[in-house]
Order: sequence, then C-alpha cells, then structure tokens
Amino acid sequence: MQQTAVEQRHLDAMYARLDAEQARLAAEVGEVQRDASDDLREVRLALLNRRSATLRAADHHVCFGRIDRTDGTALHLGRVGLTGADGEALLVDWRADAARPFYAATPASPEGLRRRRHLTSSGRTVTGVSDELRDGSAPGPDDVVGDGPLLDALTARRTGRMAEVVATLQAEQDAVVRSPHRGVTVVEGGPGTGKTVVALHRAAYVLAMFDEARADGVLVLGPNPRFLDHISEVLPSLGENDVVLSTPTALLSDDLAASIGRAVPSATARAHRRLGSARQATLVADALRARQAPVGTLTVLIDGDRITLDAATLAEIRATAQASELPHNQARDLFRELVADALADEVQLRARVFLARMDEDMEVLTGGLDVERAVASDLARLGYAADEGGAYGHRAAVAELDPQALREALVDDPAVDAAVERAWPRLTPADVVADVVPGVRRWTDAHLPLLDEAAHLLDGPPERTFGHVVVDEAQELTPMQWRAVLRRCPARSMTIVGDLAQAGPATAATTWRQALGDVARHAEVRTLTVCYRTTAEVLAEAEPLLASIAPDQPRSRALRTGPPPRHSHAAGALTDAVLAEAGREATAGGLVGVVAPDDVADALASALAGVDGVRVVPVSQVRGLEFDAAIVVDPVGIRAARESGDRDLYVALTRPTSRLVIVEPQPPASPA
Ligand SMILES: Nc1ncnc2c1ncn2[C@@H]1O[C@H](COP(=O)(O)OP(=O)(O)OP(=O)(O)O)[C@@H](O)[C@H]1O
Repeated sequence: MQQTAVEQRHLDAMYARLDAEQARLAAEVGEVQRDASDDLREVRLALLNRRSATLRAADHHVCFGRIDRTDGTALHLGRVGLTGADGEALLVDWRADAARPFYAATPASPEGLRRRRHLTSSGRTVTGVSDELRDGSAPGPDDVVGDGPLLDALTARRTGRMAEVVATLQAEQDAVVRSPHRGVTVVEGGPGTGKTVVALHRAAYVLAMFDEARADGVLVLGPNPRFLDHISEVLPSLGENDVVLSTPTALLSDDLAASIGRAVPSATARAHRRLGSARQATLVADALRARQAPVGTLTVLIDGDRITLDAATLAEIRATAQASELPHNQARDLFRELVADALADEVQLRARVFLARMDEDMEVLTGGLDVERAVASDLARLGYAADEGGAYGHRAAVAELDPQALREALVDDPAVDAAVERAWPRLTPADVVADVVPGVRRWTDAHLPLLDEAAHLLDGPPERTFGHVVVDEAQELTPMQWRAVLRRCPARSMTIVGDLAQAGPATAATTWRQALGDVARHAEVRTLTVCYRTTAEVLAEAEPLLASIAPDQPRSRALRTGPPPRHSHAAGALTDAVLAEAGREATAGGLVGVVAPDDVADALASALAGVDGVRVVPVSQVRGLEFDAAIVVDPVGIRAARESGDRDLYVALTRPTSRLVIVEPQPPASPA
C-alpha cells in the first residue's frame, strides 16, 4: 500500500479523536457554566478552555513524524498527545520522553530506531512522507527515502515571522531543548545556529514538563518589539499561549509605572552602558544607606513633654533596623517600633524619677508620716482593698503606665511617625536614584534598572516573578538589567541564548562570566555549531569581520551553499542605488530586508514604501531578524556610526537565508 495512504489512515484516526475530544470539552464547558454552585467554576473553565486552545493550535499539521523501532513497534509524534478510545497512544506529544529518539537517534547511535519518518500535510490530508533509516539497513518497499525535510524548511521563503520547527529540530538543538537541567543554561553559537529556535522550543518544553514553570509562568525576553513580533507566532503554534513576551525595558517599565510613570526612550547607548554597569548597584545601595545615616537626636512631644532619644540610642536603633535586612520601607516599621520602645522606656524613666522626687518632697512635707499607711487605712475604711504588694498610692501610678499600652499608643502616635519620617523616611525608588544621578530631569529607559534596584531595596522582591525565564539576544543585557531579570526568576531556572560577537554598544562584557556574574558559575553552557540560516558564501563574506571581533570563537558550519554576495557601488544618490537593488531583489522573490545605518533608515523607508516584499530595518534593530535577501547599505557608515559598529555590520551581513547585496555609497569627489 502507498505509504501516504497508510499515513492518511492514521491521520484520519487522530483527527477523529481530536474532534471527539473538542466536542467532549465543549460539553463539559457547558456543564460547568450551568453549575452555579461550583466554587471552582472559574478555575475549571480556565483549564478546559486552555486544553481546547491547545488542541485548536495543534489542529494544523497535528502529526509531523513517526518512529519505527527495530522491535517492530511504532509511534506517531505531534504537537499534542492523543489517546485512542481503548487507551492506546494515537499520538505522542513531541516533548514526551518516548519522542526523544526521533530527534536524538543517528546512524552512529540509533537508539533502537529503524526508521525516522517525516510527514507533511495540508489541512487534514497527508501530502508527503520522507524517511531516514537509522539502523544502517537497506531501504525496503515501505521506506520513502528522499530529500531531507530540514532542507525544505531552510530553503522555504521567509514571511517575516519565525515558524516553529518541531518536526526538524536537530539533535544538538534537541539536547538543549529537553535538558533536565533546571538551573541556568547558556546557549551560545554564531548567527543562524538556531539559538532562538532552541530558546522558544525550550520554553514550550519546560512549560509542559516543569511544574514550577507551569505554575509561575514563563517569560521570554527579546531585544526590541520588532524582534518580539518576529518570534510571536512560534509558541502559540506549539499550543503555548500563556507566555509573557517582553523586552527588558518594557518589563521594568511596566513594573515601575505606578511609581515613576513612563520612562522616555531617549537614552543614548553610552548612557545605557554607564548606567548599566554593576557599579551602579553599589551606588544605589550606598545612596540608600546615606538616607539611613544617623542625624543626631530624635525629639517627640508627648503629652506636652519633650522626650528626646539621644544620638547613641538612635544609632543603636538604626543599626538594629539595618541588621534586620528587611527592605527599607518595611524596616521602617521595625524602626518605628524600636523608637516607640525607647520612648516608652524614657517616659517610664521620667515618671519614676518624678515619683521618686515626689516621695522625697512628701517626706519633707509630712515630716516622716507614713503616707501610704495613712492612705491605706482611709481607703480600707472606704471599702477598697490593697493590691498584692499592699500598695494603693502613687507607686501604683507608675504601674498604671502599662508599658505595653504605652508602647502601642506611641507606635500609633502621629507625632512619633513624623519624627521617624525625619530619621528613617518612607522612600520611593525615584528618591534614592535621584541621589545617584543628581540633576536628572526625566527618567529614561537607561535609569530603569537603577530604579528597579532601588525598588528592590525599598520594598522587596518584585510582585511579578516567573518559574522560567528565557533571554534571547542575551548579549544585549547590561549587568544592571541582568540583576533586574534575576530578581524575577527566584528559582534561577533560565535559558539564556546569545552571541557575544553580535553585542550592541551597551555591552562591555566579552565573556558570559562577565555578563552574568555569579549566575554563570552554576550555568550549563552549550555551543551550537551548525548555521541553519545562511549559506557558506555569506559566512565567508562575514569571516574577516568575525576574525577581528572574536578571533577565538569557534566557527559555525553552514549547511547550504548559494550565490556569492554582490557588491554594488552607487553611481549617484545612495537612495537611488538602494531602490534599484531592492527592486531587483524583490523581483527575484522572497522577503527582502534593507539594513541601513540608523540615520538614513527613515528616508530609505519612505523611498521604498511602494516596493512590495521589502522591509527597511535600522541596523540597531536587526539583531535576531532574517530575510531571504539582505541588502546592507553603506557598510562603512554602519561601522563608523557607533562603538559597536563592527559588530553591527557583522550582524547585518549574516541576516540573509540566501542572497546578500552590499551597497556602497559613491565616494566623495576627491579635491581637484
Ligand atoms: N532545526 C531547524 N529546522 C528548521 N529550521 C531551523 C532549524 N534550526 C534553525 N532553523 C532556522 O534557521 C534560522 C536561524 O535560526 P535562529 O534565528 O534561531 O538562529 P539564531 O542562532 O538565533 O540567530 P541569530 O544569532 O542571528 O539571532 C531560522 O529561520 C530558523 O527557523
């Protein structure tokens, strides 16, 4: 029987099951909605709707592969798991352990597999079958050995949005995706080695397999909104919709909005680098300490009396509050309680001194008459009993100053609070950071990590934290941003992917150890070595730059070859030359990216607005993106524009999947 027909039968069974499961879920949703007595109605509905959304996402190309083991058993793999009516596995979720050999088995290490099969489909119809034999056996009549599906995926036209690659994930990528390591994993590799692919599939994997990630959510950070748009479809198409996609700046901006409003995005790269250095954390901490420094004595008016705590007492209280290591604004409560205690002691001391003086005065006045006994006999005559100590008189008045009640009254006393406010004020992040960057008029995005640092010292950990955090283009983060990100991942379960050779101007680090600080010490570092995006010719064009940027970096191996890069020299205006090249590449087909120095990108975008299939991207925003053809405009200008110019150009040159055009402006006329 034709293998497509065999697979169609399996596929029909899967879709029948998928439809039945959706119908069952719909019925259950209806029942839960009708049951008003169910306290957990909302939770149940959320779970049912989530499962239903996952199945809906999997409806497209539900099954993409199959493995046949040497023992004659077989499994189909897909984006979700499905069980038949009799409990048999119709489809295994790609993340399940049983699916691992599909990705990991090689002819050298077949892992019990005879054959790996890729299935392609359109709608609910099988359109192609492609087999790879894993055990060295010769193809039989049921094996369909042809071109690899990987090559099809790599040569497919780009749409501007990355697609999931669950069917063609390669062994070295899969090893990272399904790593059981729950700590920090750093994945490095040259441009196009699939770091983003790995990061996103890893997010889907941990969501399914790690309870804490499911419970507390997954955060995916990328460098800018353009990049987030580029990757936005991958996780939903893997059935994962509960992932927060953000940039480090947007994340902090959202979390700090209530305290500082919106930061303006006007910071320069130099400001980012300066304010992003780890030293700023010390400066913020020092600024806060300075606000807590002793300011002499503390005086409160209590019942008309001025009660003063001396400098030594106040310093001791401050030291105790600091030693508590509570966030400043919480430690303020402790500070106020300690002040109230000290004031209460002072009040009682004064009362005792006052009474002792009164005793002495009475002694003088009464000439030695035992006042207490006299008063006691008077009271006894009036029907009052003496207390246990036999006292009725003014000594009882001291006892009446119930220390606990007095203390409580002082803790709540607005006068005490006002005095505390002078010694240990309630502070906002802006109060503290204003001391670090005096004279600042507006908060920019470069200040956000400092404000976040201050918020942490003032009020404790952020409210929003995640079970797992994925950081893409991780080389872009400054040490201060890393600190902010780490605060949001208390479990330290992270996947960090990047390439230091592609670092932008805010990055000063040349090793992950420098970039990540202590976190790197326990990290598992993996290196991806195969370039899936671009051709050997394009990598060769970028090689001299890489040699000067990172001479020791292991070189990636391109899987494909293609046309040699073209150099085009503008004979007149640069815009005209770019327009001509863009028109030509657009005609050749696919998505064309024009990567230009930031200062000419807007003008080029207007000039090219009418050309279909062409996007103009300022070079500072091109990290992580890709095009079928890349037109890199004015490489000398890109290199000269900012400190990271060489690395910017390296990023620009490595964006195409096949065609690279470099447009040089006309050289300035030489003086006659
Ligand atoms: N296993 C795979 N199957 C199909 N396509 C793949 C695979 N791995 C990577 N690709 C494709 O290769 C291209 C480059 O991948 P990706 O963007 O993840 O690389 P990267 O290492 O993050 O690159 P950069 O450093 O430039 O950001 C993408 O189009 C991606 O879909």
